[in-house]
Amino acid sequence: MEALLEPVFVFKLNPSFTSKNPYTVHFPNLPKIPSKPLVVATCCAGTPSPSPLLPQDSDQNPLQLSPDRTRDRRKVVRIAWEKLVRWSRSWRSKAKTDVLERTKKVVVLGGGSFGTAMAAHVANRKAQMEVSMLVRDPAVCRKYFPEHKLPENVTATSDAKTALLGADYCLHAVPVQFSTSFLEGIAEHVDPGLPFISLSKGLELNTLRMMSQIIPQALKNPRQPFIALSGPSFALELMNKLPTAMVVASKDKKLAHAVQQLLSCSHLRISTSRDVTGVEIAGALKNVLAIAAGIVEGMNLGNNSMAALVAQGCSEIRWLATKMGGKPATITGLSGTGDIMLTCFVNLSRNKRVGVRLGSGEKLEDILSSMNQVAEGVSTAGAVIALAQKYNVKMPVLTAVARIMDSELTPKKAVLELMSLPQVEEV
Ligand SMILES: NC(=O)c1ccc[n+]([C@@H]2O[C@H](COP(=O)([O-])OP(=O)(O)OC[C@H]3O[C@@H](n4cnc5c(N)ncnc54)[C@H](O)[C@@H]3O)[C@@H](O)[C@H]2O)c1
Ligand SMILES: O=P(O)(O)OC[C@H](O)CO
Repeated sequence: MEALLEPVFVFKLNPSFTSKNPYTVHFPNLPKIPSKPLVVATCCAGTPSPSPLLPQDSDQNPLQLSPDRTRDRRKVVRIAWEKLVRWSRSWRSKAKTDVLERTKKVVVLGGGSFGTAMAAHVANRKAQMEVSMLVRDPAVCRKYFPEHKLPENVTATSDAKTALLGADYCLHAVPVQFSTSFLEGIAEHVDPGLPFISLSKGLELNTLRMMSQIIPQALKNPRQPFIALSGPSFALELMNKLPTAMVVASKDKKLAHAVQQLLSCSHLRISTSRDVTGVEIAGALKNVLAIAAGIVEGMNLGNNSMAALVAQGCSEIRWLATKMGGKPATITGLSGTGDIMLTCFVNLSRNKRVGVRLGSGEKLEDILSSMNQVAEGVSTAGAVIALAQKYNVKMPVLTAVARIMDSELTPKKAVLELMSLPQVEEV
């Protein structure tokens, strides 16, 4: 903690420095030279090495604080930390447990990797809770994490009536493109008051709908309670109980808090939000951006390209989401920037892996036929461009991905076209 607060690069700007002084730094655009040391960066672990820009005698080196100043500085840090701990404890002392106590049964729709991981997660919250997975083949859900034993209170069935009967919450983890037909097939067994927590991230290809539209429409119940759960969360890491943070979004604040209580635990933090559109659009579009990031990696375009691409992608997602009524803060939060960083920079992402293989020259059809898991970005790419046109938003990077998915543009040509776009003011 302390090391994080040590200044690392300290430029001591002194009017008496001349060009003959080996430590002079010349900033022609600086309006006024400050007489005090200017700390320009303060983040690094470990012992800072002396800056080559500074005279090396310790009297002038502001990195070497006197014992008194070191003590004062440490005190400030300790007080700040203690304040945080007190605030956290008082918050925790007020935490409610009634939702978990009340919940007797959770149904999980879809027995893929995330459905299975979330079933295990919720089952671990309370041994007396029944967690019923509705799957096409009850043996299949055990294949995703062969090295993990599922909790005893998880069962799998292909009978919708049995799975849904008496459920207090429903976790929906069927891939977006199959959700409508799947839900229409089970609608008669769904209680109209059953809250649906959607884990699926994507847009329906031909209708451009989000899960918050797909679920009530397929169930023919516009009032079906809906919550979107999103954020950076690889199923495997959740299964391994590694610290994770996600967000639940619902128009119904009470419901969002109930789901927060149901799911959060010592290794899973759950924030709440009312911005369903922002959370859903960010979660869907980050999959398309992850394909682009994979292409950049597969083509060996380097780190500068990767950072520029992801920054541009973040802007494109923000432009569309805000036009649709989402909040910019959502896009910089867990479901936006958080999930974008995870899927664009980590090769566990299936969407990114599709991109890497495309960038290395493989054909999309060969990639998809070799995969046994879903990469939602492939279908969402087509939907998002139609949505961008509807809302009159320019999305060069995501449009390029859609063109590559349609086999109408090669990754190489896409890079050339993107690099030749007008260089405009940042917005
Ligand atoms: N895996 C993750 O780390 C992760 C994390 C967060 C969100 N998600 C989202 O969760 C959703 C599900 O992803 P996943 O990783 O579990 O996928 P997966 O590829 O591991 O499994 C998909 C599941 O859907 C089932 N399925 C396929 N077609 C179906 C149909 N027509 N009807 C019913 N079921 C069908 C498959 O049998 C399989 O059980 C996706 O939208 C994904 O974006 C995944
Ligand atoms: O493997 P991906 O690309 O589907 O990403 C999984 C999750 O959405 C990560 O949060």
